[in-house]
Amino acid sequence: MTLLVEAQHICVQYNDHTAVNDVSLSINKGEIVTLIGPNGAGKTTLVRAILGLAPISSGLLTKKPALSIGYMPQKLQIDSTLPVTVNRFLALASRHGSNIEDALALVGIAHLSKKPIQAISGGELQRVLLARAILRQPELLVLDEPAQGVDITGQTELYALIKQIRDQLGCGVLMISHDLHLVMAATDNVICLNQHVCCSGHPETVSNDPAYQELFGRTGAEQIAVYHHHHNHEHTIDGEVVACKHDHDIPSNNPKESN
Ligand SMILES: Nc1ncnc2c1ncn2[C@@H]1O[C@H](COP(=O)(O)OP(=O)(O)OP(=O)(O)O)[C@@H](O)[C@H]1O
Repeated sequence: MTLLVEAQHICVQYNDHTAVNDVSLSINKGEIVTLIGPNGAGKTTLVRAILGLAPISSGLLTKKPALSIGYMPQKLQIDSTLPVTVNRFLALASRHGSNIEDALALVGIAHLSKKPIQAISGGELQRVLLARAILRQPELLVLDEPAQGVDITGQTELYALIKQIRDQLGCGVLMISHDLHLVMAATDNVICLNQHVCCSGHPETVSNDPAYQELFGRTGAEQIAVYHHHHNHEHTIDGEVVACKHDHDIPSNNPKESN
């Protein structure tokens, strides 16, 4: 097991506000670690501290020497007046030798390479940003709410894709999500954060933890209970319905859905 990142009792202080309080975690090669927590819980701050972008006021952060990191930020402003294709957008972030075509194929949008970036959907943009984060084949992939602005079906597919990327690249993944019930099939370890670590562990364990239920209510846990259901069709990333090649379970957050 290769340790990529280890945080020991780290704190981040903004003036008189403690955004991250005494947090310890580790991320190993090939492991997906998900941070969940309410708005303002310090998730982005913790990720930024791990990336070296937010000041650590106390505690110890250790990283594997020369660790390569691919980062997908929460927000990215793209100038709507600047005509740039998906390919060109990725070329701006690419180093000599990185293969844009491979990255686009891996995230399932090879067909969009010549499309203007302003003309793609929200779900497609998230995949472009994911392609950008994996261009340099990082050892650690850091994703800040990768599924934001994507509908429920698209989110499920995106999390499955992240798992597939982990398998293919063998990288570690640290990601932020608001939806444990959607992300739980695609994560090894969940850390429930509210400035400090409220609870952590395997997703099923966290969903039953009183600290998690206090933060998110029982609804989340009840939705997890109906996480597996029969679904007789799939969707493309454009939302189009296609028949399943093989019947299988697709997660849903709608307890009433039964098809
Ligand atoms: N640069 C900064 N300067 C001062 N305070 C900050 C700064 N960045 C974040 N904060 C504060 O730290 C707290 C944690 O913010 P953070 O963005 O880490 O939370 P979050 O869990 O990622 O929230 P969300 O789910 O809304 O994205 C908030 O109260 C925020 O206002």
